[in-house]
Amino acid sequence: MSGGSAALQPPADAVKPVRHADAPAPGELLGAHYSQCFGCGGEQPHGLHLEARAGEGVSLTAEFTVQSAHQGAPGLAHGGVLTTALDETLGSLNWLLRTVAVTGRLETDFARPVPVGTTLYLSAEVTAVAGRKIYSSAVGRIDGPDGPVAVRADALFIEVKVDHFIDHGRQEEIRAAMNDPDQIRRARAFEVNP
Ligand SMILES: CCCCC/C=C\C/C=C\C/C=C\C/C=C\CCCC(=O)SCCNC(=O)CCNC(=O)[C@H](O)C(C)(C)COP(=O)(O)OP(=O)(O)OC[C@H]1O[C@@H](n2cnc3c(N)ncnc32)[C@H](O)[C@@H]1OP(=O)(O)O
Repeated sequence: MSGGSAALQPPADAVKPVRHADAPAPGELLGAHYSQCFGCGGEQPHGLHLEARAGEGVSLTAEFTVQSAHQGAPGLAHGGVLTTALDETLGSLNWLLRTVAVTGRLETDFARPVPVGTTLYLSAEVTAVAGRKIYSSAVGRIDGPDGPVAVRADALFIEVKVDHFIDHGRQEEIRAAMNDPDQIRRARAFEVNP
């Protein structure tokens, strides 16, 4: 991986991540955590529609195909969109820990341009946990899961309570989420299975 800045180096008391007993089995699709999510939701026409699949341990793979709505330069993926794909992939790892967490810091290296129509094959793992801090890394390849590296990222996620979303999200969407039995079930799964 790229190494990252000092803020992304786990402290001496960090421990190895522990896969939650109820984490989806290796090979299983994780599914969208929220239908309106720009990264993974099915109800965002120009979203990434990223699909993540559980791996062994606290790792996963994901795929995202660059659409014309994702361009920066003509015919090329926008760097911010590629970072979004990495953020979503890294964020999905927290499901394997059954921890609700948000991105605190995300550092991205762009190694190769990614043309529209390209499928980005991502793989990610949690490398360490220190209290509320979750350290993770991801890499995105083109031309197949073993192809050349186009992007890579190191990140620090911070564990939060579900209240983080309820307190800070716009009320309109929070009310809708509260009325959605699926969303509530997902939120509660975290609260009763810490
Ligand atoms: C019914 C409603 C349903 C609600 C939904 C239910 C479930 C949702 C489930 C899953 C959805 C979750 C995520 C979505 C998944 C994927 C999408 C990708 C993820 C994202 O896209 S997510 C959006 C972008 N993200 C943010 O919107 C965060 C904004 N931000 C904050 O909300 C605060 O900033 C916060 C909470 C991060 C920290 O605030 P805080 O007050 O809780 O904690 P504090 O500041 O004390 O930090 C504690 C320790 O982390 C260190 N630390 C903190 N930040 C750092 C940094 N940047 N660099 C280096 N170290 C950092 C400190 O240095 C300290 O370290 P130490 O303990 O050693 O002192």
